[in-house]
Amino acid sequence: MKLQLALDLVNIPEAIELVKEVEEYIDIVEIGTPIINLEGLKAVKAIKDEFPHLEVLADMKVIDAAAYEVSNAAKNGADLVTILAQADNPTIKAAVEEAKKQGKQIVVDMISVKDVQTRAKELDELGADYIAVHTGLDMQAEGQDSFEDLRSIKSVVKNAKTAIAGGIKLENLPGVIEAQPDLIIVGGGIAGQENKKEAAAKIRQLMNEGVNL
Ligand SMILES: O=C([C@H](O)CO)[C@H](O)[C@H](O)COP(=O)(O)O
Repeated sequence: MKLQLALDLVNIPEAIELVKEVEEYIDIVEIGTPIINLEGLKAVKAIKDEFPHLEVLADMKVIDAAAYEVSNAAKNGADLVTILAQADNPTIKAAVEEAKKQGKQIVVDMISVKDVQTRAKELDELGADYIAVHTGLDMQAEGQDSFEDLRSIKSVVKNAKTAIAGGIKLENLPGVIEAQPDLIIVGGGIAGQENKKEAAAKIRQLMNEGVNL
């Protein structure tokens, strides 16, 4: 089970400082959509240059022109790129093909998908590397989460790895670990904590140990 740190509400220098604090506990650094919108793909490059031993995910949430977008992300050092589950199937296929060509991986983000089981089954057949259930920041504020969705997709996905994002922190981590996703994505649960290193260390420890707190 891998741990991905999602960096959203910071600029490049702040992102580098944050990753330095917690790098020993994480597997993947996500350059979140807000950073990419603010700084561009140079944020992905800056983190990959600084931390070549970590995987870097470009949270581009691609919806069209997938081969071009994935290829640009790869050129800038991304190991993984996100595409939205609502993208048309030819777009998903193009993303998967381009990623394969470049030796990279595609994470399909299920944010806002209503029938997660049906779409997850299709995405699995389309060759997604990861299928990620996700409650975005705005819907978290409405009290939603993706815990049930994770269980739901795990029962139909055969080839892809599964991931979960959205409001995961130490307090709700046991329930997530119990559902056994391949990847746990944590943003505010680390980046928003006063002691980021301690939060990351505790999350990692719990993941390594299993469920019982
Ligand atoms: O993808 C994300 C969101 O849509 C903003 O781009 C976040 O990275 C993801 O939700 C994880 O962050 P937290 O919910 O703060 O853990």
